[in-house]
Amino acid sequence: MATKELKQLTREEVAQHNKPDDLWIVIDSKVFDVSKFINHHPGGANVFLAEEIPGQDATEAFYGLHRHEVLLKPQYARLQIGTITGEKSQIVGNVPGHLSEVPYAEPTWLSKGYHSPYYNESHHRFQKAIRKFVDEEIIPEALAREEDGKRPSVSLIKKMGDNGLNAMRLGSGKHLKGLTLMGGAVTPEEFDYFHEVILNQEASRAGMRGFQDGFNGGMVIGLPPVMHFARPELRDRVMKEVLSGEKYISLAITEAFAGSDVSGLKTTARKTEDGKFWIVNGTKKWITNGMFSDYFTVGCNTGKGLTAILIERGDGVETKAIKTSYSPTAGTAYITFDNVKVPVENTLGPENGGVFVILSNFNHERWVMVCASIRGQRTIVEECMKWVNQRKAFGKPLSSQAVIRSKLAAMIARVESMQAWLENITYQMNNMSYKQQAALLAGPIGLLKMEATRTAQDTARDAVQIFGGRGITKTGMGRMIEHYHRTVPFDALLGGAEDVLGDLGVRQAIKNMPKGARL
Ligand code: HEM
Repeated sequence: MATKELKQLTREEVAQHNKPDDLWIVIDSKVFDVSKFINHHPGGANVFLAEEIPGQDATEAFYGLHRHEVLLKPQYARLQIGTITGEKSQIVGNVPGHLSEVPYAEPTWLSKGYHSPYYNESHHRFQKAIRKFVDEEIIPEALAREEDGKRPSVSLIKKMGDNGLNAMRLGSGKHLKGLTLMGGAVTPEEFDYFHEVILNQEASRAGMRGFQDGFNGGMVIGLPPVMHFARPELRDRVMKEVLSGEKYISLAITEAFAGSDVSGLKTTARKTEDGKFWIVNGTKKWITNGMFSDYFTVGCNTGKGLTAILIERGDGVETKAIKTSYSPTAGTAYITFDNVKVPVENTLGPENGGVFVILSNFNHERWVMVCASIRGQRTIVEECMKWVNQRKAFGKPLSSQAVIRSKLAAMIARVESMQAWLENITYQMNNMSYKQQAALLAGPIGLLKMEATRTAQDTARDAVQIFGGRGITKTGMGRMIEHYHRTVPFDALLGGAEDVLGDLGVRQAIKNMPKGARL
């Protein structure tokens, strides 16, 4: 279809079209003919007939009530018939790949004029490439899937596989060798934990929490035990299938019987008489991606302890959807294992030594969640900064109210302190062996996650107060705030509940108290 030619019009010309059946308005120097639209307008026809609207500039009225994205939708964009001669649009939406200029909408290292000791050229290169990919490929899909609840498209996961993105989500290491990462934006040798911070934070910018878990969240936690503990033949096959996007995996530990207490699991695995197979019986609950996973990394009670076993979907494995407060796109499942026969070669790590296999990945998993959670807070800060700037109340922008500014001050202080702590811990990870990380960082990461998710909830509450009724409305102006407020508790539960993690941090600190320490 040919693009419609836009007319050059003067404000005087627009003013002539001020009748219900011939009604033009100006929004940000663009002229819209809404004569036929007013009877279909979701906000009603009569708002267009108020004295100050027909034939006049409705920019302020429009942005007080709508998100900019409304005008980008094809069904509304086609209402534009022209532009005002000699004027330029002032309002810019998000340009794919670009940084936001709203203060505090980006971490300091990406803000104009600021510096950081942690990020080098390769981080900047990588960030640019990944932001473009996220804006163009991930965000449109995230919005659609969060809404329709379907699983993330296989084509997106494969595209991620082609760019090495699935592999990079497991961190640096041998699994990156030989891959071209984001078209060469970073080499496998350069890739470090700060690249991973970037990946995790950029990928969560869509702010769609169900989708965020849906698009291979299960892999991030379910594949590392296979990568580190499976026999080489099994490891190589499963890694190849999952990283390419051909197959899906999830981590199945939690049960209705036991959550943070992994030693209380009731799913059993018993060996057949010939010792060649495990027979697995039991249930698992809240398993992310479980609905569409081909593989499950399962924590089983094997009599003398816990054993991690890789189970393939097949006879005796059934998955049922659990309705949670976010979208079914996450594939959250209740799983039953009914006399499932699994070759003993699928054992991950030592028999009865599964606690170590499972715990060994917890630090990384929690740190990944912290990266995303902090970025989620930042998106909310940006939403609030824009809203208080464009919304007028009592004849003045909301930002002129001291009580609103005080909420923003708290929000900004929270997100900036969380990002600074995250970067400090990431720097430690970059300079520690895996063993040192396990010994020195489990406590600090637990405390960081506790605080990140606690501050996230404070920010969600403040944002709802700033947005008012819109903060509890699923569509329109406050859609991001409503979604955030509804889904923010996920971060505070998955990967270890807030209080359990805080306690872990303190217990580790107490354990390390010098014997002679006294007041
Ligand atoms: C080309 C111009 C316009 C388009 C395409 C448009 C479109 C929409 C849409 C899609 C909604 C549903 C809510 C949302 O998705 O944000 C909406 C709601 C609304 N619109 Fe418009 N609109 C336009 C102009 C205006 C103007 C000029 C006014 C006021 C003078 C107005 C007043 C409202 C009101 C009061 C609502 C309900 C808001 C709410 O429920 O919070 N609209 N409009």
